Amino acid sequence: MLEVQQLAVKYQGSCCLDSVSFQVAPGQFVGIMGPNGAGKSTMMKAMLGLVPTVSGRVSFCTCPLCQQLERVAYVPQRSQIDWDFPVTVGSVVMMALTRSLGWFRGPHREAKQRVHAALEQVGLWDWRHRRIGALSGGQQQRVFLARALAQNADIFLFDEPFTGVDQPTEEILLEVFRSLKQQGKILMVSSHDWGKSMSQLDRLMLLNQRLIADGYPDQVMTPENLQKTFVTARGAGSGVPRSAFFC
Ligand SMILES: Nc1ncnc2c1ncn2[C@@H]1O[C@H](COP(=O)(O)OP(=O)(O)OP(=O)(O)O)[C@@H](O)[C@H]1O
Repeated sequence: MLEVQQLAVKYQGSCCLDSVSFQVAPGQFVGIMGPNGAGKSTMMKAMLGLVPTVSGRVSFCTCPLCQQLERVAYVPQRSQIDWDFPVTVGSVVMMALTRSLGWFRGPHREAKQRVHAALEQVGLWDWRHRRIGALSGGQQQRVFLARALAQNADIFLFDEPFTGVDQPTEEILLEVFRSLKQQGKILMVSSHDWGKSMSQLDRLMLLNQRLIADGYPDQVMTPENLQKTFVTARGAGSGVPRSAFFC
């Protein structure tokens, strides 16, 4: 079980995440939805200790998550990745395994097999020698999906993976998410709008600084909750998402 208790973050004294608490069981596919600036990325980063927190405890199987980060595969937003870095598709995926391999040993056979399987799963094995900067946005997203798969983690955190990807890539992503769920992995995926993919979710969290609602998507997507999430006093990200029409 993944447990988050009273997680809070402030940036330069102003509240970004306000006492967020939840639990996620193995095999759950959880969607996180909220407008731009709602704190979705910050919540993921805070869970991993990548940003300072004001308060909060994050544990997995009763131990602090920050002490077992090798059990987490985190794919940040595309905008946070340096696509000009001169590295190949295969190396990006292999690098996910350096924690278990160590920096100075060459990749062993099992690692190579995991990289191969992950790249095959996302349809990019034939692209393994390409530089990541030479790929389309959807292909780049699939590289990082493969990297997460190769890690063989227990918890998968994807930040806005559907942004800027075409329909076939969206389907590959959803197919992989279904497979991870079937393997009993914990899967948390953020999106400012789930559209019709919302039907795939076991659970939906509506976030805007605080956790506004958390439960089955059709129970959470009420006009009142959407109003609280997407139409705020500070005007951040106003506008109800397309997902509202698929529930
Ligand atoms: N390092 C930082 N320093 C200061 N403020 C920050 C920092 N990172 C994020 N913020 C602010 O915190 C708020 C939440 O940002 P965050 O990126 O977590 O939101 P988000 O829901 O992921 O948004 P988006 O959908 O646009 O990616 C925003 O107002 C943002 O400007």
